[in-house]
Amino acid sequence: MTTVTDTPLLRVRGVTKRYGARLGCGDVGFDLWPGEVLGIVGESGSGKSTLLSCLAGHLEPDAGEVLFDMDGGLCDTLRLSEPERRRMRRTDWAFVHQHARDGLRMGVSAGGNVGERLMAVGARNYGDIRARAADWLNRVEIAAERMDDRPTAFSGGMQQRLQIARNLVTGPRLVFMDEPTGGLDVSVQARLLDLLRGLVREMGLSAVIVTHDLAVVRLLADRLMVMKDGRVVEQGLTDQVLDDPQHGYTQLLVSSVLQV
Ligand SMILES: Nc1ncnc2c1ncn2[C@@H]1O[C@H](COP(=O)(O)OP(=O)(O)OP(=O)(O)O)[C@@H](O)[C@H]1O
Repeated sequence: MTTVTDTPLLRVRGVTKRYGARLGCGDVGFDLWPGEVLGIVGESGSGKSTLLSCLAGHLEPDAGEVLFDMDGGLCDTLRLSEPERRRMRRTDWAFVHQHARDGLRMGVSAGGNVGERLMAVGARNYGDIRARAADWLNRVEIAAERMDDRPTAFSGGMQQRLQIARNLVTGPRLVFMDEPTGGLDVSVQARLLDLLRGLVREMGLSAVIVTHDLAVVRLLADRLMVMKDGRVVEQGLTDQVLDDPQHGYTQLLVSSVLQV
């Protein structure tokens, strides 16, 4: 069954953040539709992380709106109270950090890292929580017998997969990802990307993914936004932008990748 909706999940308008005289990101706007993955690409310093932080409520923009579809209406997330924002981060939103240790509790077992998110949304039955945690570890290719190990005993790739399980176990409506495959070996990146692609398709995830790696957006993103010096220089369907880039900067970005 296809659900037709005329309300975007996320509507962003005029988001601007300055650091003193330096522009972090300027006048960024887009709509994200349910089940859609938006990739944000650009070289280092182009404003990707600043924008993602503004969208996810980690950083307060100087101007603009970040509206999220709640109970059928668009709600200005920048005006939420702190408890409302915390609740949203536990339920509707998820954030996958580039460094798994920023998104995991390193002193808590792998099963606990996943299970505590279920408890945060009201799960109480221990056996059920453990079973669902084991299922999610399995889905991210971590053997169930590692359930009681702490993330410190895991490789970088395993830690990242655990962070993904911790974030997705509660079925968030929107997932923010900051360079989810960054800082990992190339072969580990490929496996993680494959896994992410499977999960995105299977769960119909809505996501905003920041990356400097065009291979990541090629595989995961339906739509692409290209940033330079804090501004969006081009946006459109991923294949269209990558195969027929219109802006000179995007052409450079694409051709420099092709030369690798
Ligand atoms: N805390 C900060 N204080 C001052 N300037 C900052 C700060 N954070 C970012 N900037 C500046 O804002 C601009 C955008 O940086 P941002 O980190 O958002 O880019 P990015 O595309 O995410 O880069 P990277 O891929 O290297 O993380 C840059 O000019 C950067 O120097």
